[in-house]
Formats: sequence, structure tokens, C-alpha cells
Amino acid sequence: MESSTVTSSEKSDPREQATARLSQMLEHSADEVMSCSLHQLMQDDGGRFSQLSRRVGPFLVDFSKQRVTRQTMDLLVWLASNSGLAAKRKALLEGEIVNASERRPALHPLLRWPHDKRPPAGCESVVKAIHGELQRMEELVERIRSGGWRGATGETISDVVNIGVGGSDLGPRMACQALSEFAPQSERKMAVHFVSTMDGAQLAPLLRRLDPKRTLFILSSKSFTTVDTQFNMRTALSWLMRELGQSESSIKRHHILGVSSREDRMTQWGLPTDNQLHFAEGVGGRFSLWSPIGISVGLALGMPTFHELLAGAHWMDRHFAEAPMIKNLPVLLAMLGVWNSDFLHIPSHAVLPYDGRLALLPSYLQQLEMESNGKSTTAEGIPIDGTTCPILWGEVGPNAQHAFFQLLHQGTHDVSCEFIAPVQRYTEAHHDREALELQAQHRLTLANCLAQSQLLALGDDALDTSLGDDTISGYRGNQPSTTLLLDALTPWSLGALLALYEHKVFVQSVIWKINPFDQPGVELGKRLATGLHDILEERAPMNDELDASTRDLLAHIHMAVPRDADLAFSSPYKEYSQCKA
Ligand SMILES: O=P(O)(O)OC[C@H]1O[C@H](O)[C@H](O)[C@@H](O)[C@@H]1O
Repeated sequence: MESSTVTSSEKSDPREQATARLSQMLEHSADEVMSCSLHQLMQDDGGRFSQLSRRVGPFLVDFSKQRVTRQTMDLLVWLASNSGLAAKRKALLEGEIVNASERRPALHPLLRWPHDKRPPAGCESVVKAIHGELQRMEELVERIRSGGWRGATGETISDVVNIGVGGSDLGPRMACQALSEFAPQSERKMAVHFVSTMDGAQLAPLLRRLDPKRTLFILSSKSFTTVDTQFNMRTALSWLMRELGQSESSIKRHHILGVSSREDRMTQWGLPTDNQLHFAEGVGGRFSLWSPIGISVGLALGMPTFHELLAGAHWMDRHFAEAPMIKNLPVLLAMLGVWNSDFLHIPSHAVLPYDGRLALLPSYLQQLEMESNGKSTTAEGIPIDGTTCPILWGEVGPNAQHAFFQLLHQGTHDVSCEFIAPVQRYTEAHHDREALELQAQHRLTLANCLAQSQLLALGDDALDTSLGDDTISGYRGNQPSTTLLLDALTPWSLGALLALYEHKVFVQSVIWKINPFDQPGVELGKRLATGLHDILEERAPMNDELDASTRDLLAHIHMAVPRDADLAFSSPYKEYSQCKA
């Protein structure tokens, strides 16, 4: 594991020496594990489930279908302890600078700091500002939901459209979908829509059916320069002005809210101060659900739900800070990820929620994990010899059974899987026929969840042992998985679940020595796109130094696609194209 990342001065460091020894022992453990089947591991250790599962808060997490022994788990925890994790965790949770390349802290844990608890020393003013903005968000939500906010023609708001992308879209969209049943029944209904794709595919049909008089747009963009969002907003602004026959300033005052860490850019764009919500630059986009970026969650589901989400996440922050490493869920989840990636060389990780409400969780985690740890150099810029973040993908489990599970079961690739399911569901419903039927559907879903992880682990042996079936299909099994059962999916438990993954990502970044809080590759992509867009809009000549493929594709598009010089967007963000998001 990562031999070339260790410099000669590090080699004489006792901690690095211990890491090297632990890595060697883990390599040895990997050889052992790879020489026998998961079936054998499970048969050899009768107490495996009790030793390799953890019951913490609303979670029961079963690691016993991972390709590990108890000793592997101990070694992994030692590796984590020896990595300086405790000090780095403290720095993260206490708002110190942990994002070295951008000289910023990572403030997401402080976003969920409770009102009635003294903040960590030195974070008082940051937490005060966070609580102040949360209060402003609450007031705005209350005004809009209660009908106090009026559009330019005096109508109340019925529809809210969040325009944002990446972290300014995925978190709120996923939470709104996952928790829709927690919307208060008694209050006015507020329909919340999400628009992210830069091609207008989501926006165009919405504009055809929404009532402009009763629609409020939220321009969610940490940097306030992301082109996808700017272009969608420009189209929506023109629509409002055309349909309502009002001035741009009146439309902005009555129909647009902005959420960003750049007050200056919101003001420059003409958004009144009262229509702006802010969060600090130290909040990463993919960690921003907990900031006013979550306003669409408050609007769709009410602020009590949003507060519960924050409370669940804070509970996980405390667990991460205080639980011994061997019982610490983020640490265990992270280290098993490191094990699968670095020692068993499994390059792919599937997230499989057995709950349709969590359909967007895989996409959310893709950004969280792959944008954070999808890097091949350490925070100091030294190339990493081994592997880092696996390719994360996934889908609602029961549906995926009818799609890609065949590959998981009998393909040629090793894939680690994560099964996520709530134990209780439909229990609030009245015991009428429909509720009973839905509960039966839920039991069926849970049985399928367990069957899949069993088959992945045991292959043919699962059929032999549980069904007395002597059909031999040549199915080797041996695909490792974790099963994460939630007592129930609630705003609180979802908050805890998402914070669990945030901290998992952080622990892995410590092991891999990565800065998980920047995204330089994404920034490069944005810069290139700006240059090519200039060529398409004829603001810049075709660049002869372009590679032949890009140049000829561009020429083909240029010939075929009409353009209107008046509408070629000369954007304010251009000067920001080199800014960090
Ligand atoms: O919120 P914004 O500044 O508009 O950024 C939206 C997204 O853009 C970028 O591509 C980043 O990689 C993401 O981390 C970010 O969430």
C-alpha cells in the first residue's frame, strides 16, 4: 500500500514505520483471506456476526459478510489509530483549516451545531453566524409557506424551483425525495422542483406548466458562477419577465432568492439583500445540504424536519468524535473501504438501498465520495502508488436485481456492495387493508435484501445450506458486502446516515493522505469548457492547437447548430472561470 508516497524522512518517522508494519500484516491477512472463500470464513467463526457487527443508535451494521477476519478488523483499526486520525478529526470538528489547497476549514459539522450547546473554543463567532443565517432561512420559509410572501402580481407562492447543480442540487433533492412523507399534513402544500441540467431538459417542461405569478426560484450556487445554473436562471428570468410583463428588478425582488457564499456576486447580479442567504466559503459544495442550500427541504417539508436532519447529523458528529475506534461506525466503514480497495484490489463499490425513497442516495454518495477522494496525489502533491476511492455506483436494490445484479452475482468483476434498508416501515399507517399490504411488501423487500447479500457471499453454497438445493451453477460467491439496517427512515436517521458517510470519506482521506475538500480536476474541466464555448459562440477563433478530435467535432457542431449573436451569453462568470467552486 502506497510505498512511493512515503518519503525518506517519513521512513524514519516511528509512525510511518508502524504504518509500514501494519500494512505488511494486512497484506499477509489479505493473502490468507484471498486463499479461502467467504463461505469458509463464515463457517470457521461461529461468533462472527456478533464480533463483526455493531448496534449503534438507529443503526445495525453487519460487516460479517466482508472478506475479513476478526484480526483483519483489529489491524485496520490500528492502522486508523496510527494515522494521526484523532488529531485530524479534532481539527475537522473544531473548524481548523483542513483544506490546505484552498486554505479553508470544512465547516459542515458546525452547520449542525445545536443552539443550546457551547460551541468548540474559537468557533463561537462562526457558529453565531451560522445560527443567525439559519434563523433568517426559517423566517423566509415561514413567510413563503404561510402565504406571506407575494409574487410581483400579489399572488401567493405555490411552486418553488431550486436551480443548482452538484452539491447545490443533489443533497436537497435527495432529502426532499427521501422524506416526502414527513411534510406536515395540515399546512399549505408547497410543490418543490429541482432543475440542474445545463441543457434545459428539466427547465423547459416546467416552464410550460408552472404559473409564473405563483412561482419562486431559488438560485442555489456556492460560487454563484456555475454556468449550468447561470444559464438555467437566465432562461427562467426571461420567462418571468415575458410572462408577467414586469421589470427585471421587480422580478428579482418578488420571484428569486439566492443562496451562495458570495454575497458580492449576488448583489452585483441585482438580488436585493433581503432575498439573499449566505454560507461561509469553508462549507464545501458537496457538504452544503446543512447550510441554507437546504432551504428547499425546509420549504417542501417544513423547518422542524430540517432541524431533525441537523440533529441526527450532529448526533453522528458526536459519535465520530467520541466512540472508541473499534466501535466507531465512520471509522469501521472507512477502513473496510480501504481494505477492499487497497488490499483486496476491488475497484468498484455498489450502494443498494432497499427503499425506493433513497433512490437518489447513490448519486448523492457518488459526488460525496468520488469528488472528495477520487484523487491520485496526496495533499502535498505526491503521486499515490496504490488505489484510492473506488468507482461508486448503485440503484434501488430491488429494481437493480432485475437489471445489473447478474453481473454482481456471476460477472468477472469483484464488486463490494452496501445494502441499506429500514427495518420498520408503514408502521404509522392505520391498520387497514392497504397498510397491511404495504407492510407485507416491506417484508418481501427485506427478504430480498438479505437473499442478495447471502447469495453474493456464499454463491452455490447459499443454495446448498438454506434451501437444501443441490443445483450447482458454478457460482463462486465471495462478493463482500456490508448490510446497514436503519431502525426506520426518519429525518433524524437520514441526517445521521449522511453524516456517517461524510466522516467515512474524511477517515479514508486521512489514510490516503488526500485533501478531500477540493476538486481541481472539476475546475480544469470548467476552464476548458469555457474556452470551447467561446469558440462555439464565435467570441474566439478556432484554436489550431486543439487536438484533431475536439477541433473536428466542434467544427461539425458549429456548422449544424444555429446561433443568435444577441443571445450569445457574455457572462459575468467568465472572469471567475478560474475561481474555485
Ligand atoms: O454551488 P456551485 O458553486 O454552483 O457549484 C456546484 C458544483 O460545481 C462544481 O462542479 C463542483 O465540483 C461541485 O462540488 C459543486 O457542488
